[in-house]
Amino acid sequence: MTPQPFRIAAIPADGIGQEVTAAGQKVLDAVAKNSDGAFAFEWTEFPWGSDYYAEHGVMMADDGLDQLRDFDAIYFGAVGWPSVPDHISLWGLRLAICQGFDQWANVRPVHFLPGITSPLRKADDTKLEWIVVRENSEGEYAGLGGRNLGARGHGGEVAVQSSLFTEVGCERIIRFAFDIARTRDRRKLSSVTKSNAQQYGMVLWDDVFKRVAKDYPDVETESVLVDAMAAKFVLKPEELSVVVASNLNADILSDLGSALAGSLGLASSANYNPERRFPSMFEPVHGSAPDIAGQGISNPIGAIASAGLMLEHFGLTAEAENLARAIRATTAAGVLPRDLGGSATTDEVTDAVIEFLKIGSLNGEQYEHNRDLSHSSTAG
Ligand SMILES: NC(=O)C1=CN([C@@H]2O[C@H](COP(=O)(O)OP(=O)(O)OC[C@H]3O[C@@H](n4cnc5c(N)ncnc54)[C@H](O)[C@@H]3O)[C@@H](O)[C@H]2O)C=CC1
Ligand SMILES: CC(=O)C(=O)O
Ligand SMILES: [K+]
Ligand SMILES: [Mn+2]
Repeated sequence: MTPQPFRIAAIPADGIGQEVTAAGQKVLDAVAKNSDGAFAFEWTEFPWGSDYYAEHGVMMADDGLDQLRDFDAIYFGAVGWPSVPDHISLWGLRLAICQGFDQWANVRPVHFLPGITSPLRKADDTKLEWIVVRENSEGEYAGLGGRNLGARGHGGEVAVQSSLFTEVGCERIIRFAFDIARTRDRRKLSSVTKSNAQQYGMVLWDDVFKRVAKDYPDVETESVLVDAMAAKFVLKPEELSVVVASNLNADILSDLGSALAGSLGLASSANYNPERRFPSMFEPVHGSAPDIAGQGISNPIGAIASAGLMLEHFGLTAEAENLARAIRATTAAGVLPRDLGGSATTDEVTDAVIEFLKIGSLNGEQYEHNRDLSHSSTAG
């Protein structure tokens, strides 16, 4: 008897979101095919996004959350197009889902892949790998504030954009990050704030961090201000393991991290509702990239790696590891899209990952060996 398929809601949305989610779906379908019927994925695509807005005046159906509620996961592309103000599109879709489903933990790994030139010289010979954990439900993206549009006459307008920090919100994300730090070779958690300048919410965060740290004596800790952390990402990345930060700070740091790994197109992410009361959502870190959309050249690796995080979420750990190896093998073999200095199309990168999946039955050591061979034959 075939087991129940994993039911996935796909929301490609805008720009390259369409291209990279198509790539990720194709890869996951190949993963399922390789399982010889052990598991399957059932996809339901939702047409929401900026085109939908042009037609319906809303980014997603009014009962959109109800339509998504019973899926096992959501696979998201990117939202935003020049035809719709960015704050309307983001709040109407991504933030509506993240906040509506209390996906309060956004996990964004930074991996340095073989065969890719990082802007960091160190990346070639140092083991650099860390995880940015982003508070995803409040902070600077709480959506609190207002504008007194026109109230003061021409040129006198004011706007207030408030951040919201709650003890519960800080504590849950900090504990979540400590729990991840505990599973890693390097048991270290770096907390990031700007509590010298932002003396209320960020000081609350720092206080909670100090209190919670007492429950994790086996994890090394540090508190770093965000400006200094930006410098540390570049100068001392080898000192990082897990980095936990508020919504805005982690948003910025995770783009910096993926750029350091070589491109925004590489970075994966998972928006978790850790209690599993609602579906979690998997999406590349990048946006809809209107500058390259529709040309078939976008880098699908971030989206494919996000599909890998979804496999892990489904408990398909061996398959997730195999996919991670196939991605490494692809970049090591020099199949690189334009943003990484290569000339491979979105489809070519995707097909290479699928090819490398097939040899996933090789054990890890053989695989790394083959990878190194292909690396040395294409390097230089
Ligand atoms: N989670 C989401 O859905 C996000 C949506 N956005 C939205 O995306 C739109 C564009 O935003 P931007 O600030 O330009 O950020 P972006 O991430 O879309 O693009 C920044 C730069 O990186 C490049 N890039 C990004 N992903 C790439 C990929 N996979 N392959 C090759 N190159 C890639 C783009 O071509 C562009 O030059 C806006 O409407 C913004 O609101 C931005 C970030 C996240
Ligand atoms: C909106 C955005 O930039 C992000 O979620 O990363
Ligand atoms: K995205
Ligand atoms: Mn971002």
